[in-house]
Amino acid sequence: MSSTTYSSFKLACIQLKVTSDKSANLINAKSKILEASRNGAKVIVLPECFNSPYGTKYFSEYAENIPQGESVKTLSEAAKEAKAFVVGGSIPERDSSGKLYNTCTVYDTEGNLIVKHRKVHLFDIDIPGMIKFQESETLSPGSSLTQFETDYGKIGIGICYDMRFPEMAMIAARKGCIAMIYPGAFNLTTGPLHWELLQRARALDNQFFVATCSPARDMKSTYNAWGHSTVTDPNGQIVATAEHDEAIIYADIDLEKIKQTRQMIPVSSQRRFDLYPDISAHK
Ligand SMILES: NC(=O)CC(=O)C(=O)O
Repeated sequence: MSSTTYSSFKLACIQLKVTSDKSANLINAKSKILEASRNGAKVIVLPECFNSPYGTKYFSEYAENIPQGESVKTLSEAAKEAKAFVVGGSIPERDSSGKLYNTCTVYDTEGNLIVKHRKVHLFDIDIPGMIKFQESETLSPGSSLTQFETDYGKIGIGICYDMRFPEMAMIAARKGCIAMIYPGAFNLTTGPLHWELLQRARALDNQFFVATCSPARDMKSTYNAWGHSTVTDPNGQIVATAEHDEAIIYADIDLEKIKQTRQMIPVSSQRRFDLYPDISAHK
């Protein structure tokens, strides 16, 4: 970790086109990470389920052991070559007892796997006539919250449905995070309803940056991702966003903006923990 103090850095979200060919997904992910790095990105984010189609019937076939699997190897090489922090979206993970998880792995600039986050809140919803999805049919939930250190500040991780639970972001902010990153794959029902609203809410509530990274939309796949990878600033304003095709979006993460927003509207020092609990004290 560098001892230099930075006032800003460039973050990239890669809205990757995900296919059923795992090797092709890995090659594409690595090539896009290197492209983002050539364009100056220092923290590079991949989407949820970037090495596999998103669906309960695929998770077992595509699952890998972490850190032995080929996805970790590829992302570690990519982070080292790019000299950037890589937030490796997520992959289906199989642990030594055979349980499956939806897991994000994170790498430092030397390619070391520094942390992994297993999706804590599983995506189990049923909107009649629109979408039914039950991750819990095959996946187990993670059991811890995740933050990691970078040269620029601490960053919290959640995966997709985790974004609907404000407590996670609130805890990350109160533990000193400058941003929350959510690899995610909303769909054509919940995407237009909630995707942007949730990330702007998480950013505004906590006066920090929020980045989301979705797979590109593929109307031939069994799950149609919403796309619209987005970066939101501490004022709840969108500073970068994509449509639904494959794309890389870039945002300058200006750390002064966090300080300024919190100075102007100092909600974090105005809380009334005499009236409600401080949930960040919980873990
Ligand atoms: N895919 C998810 O985990 C979440 C999602 O699509 C939603 O909350 O809507």
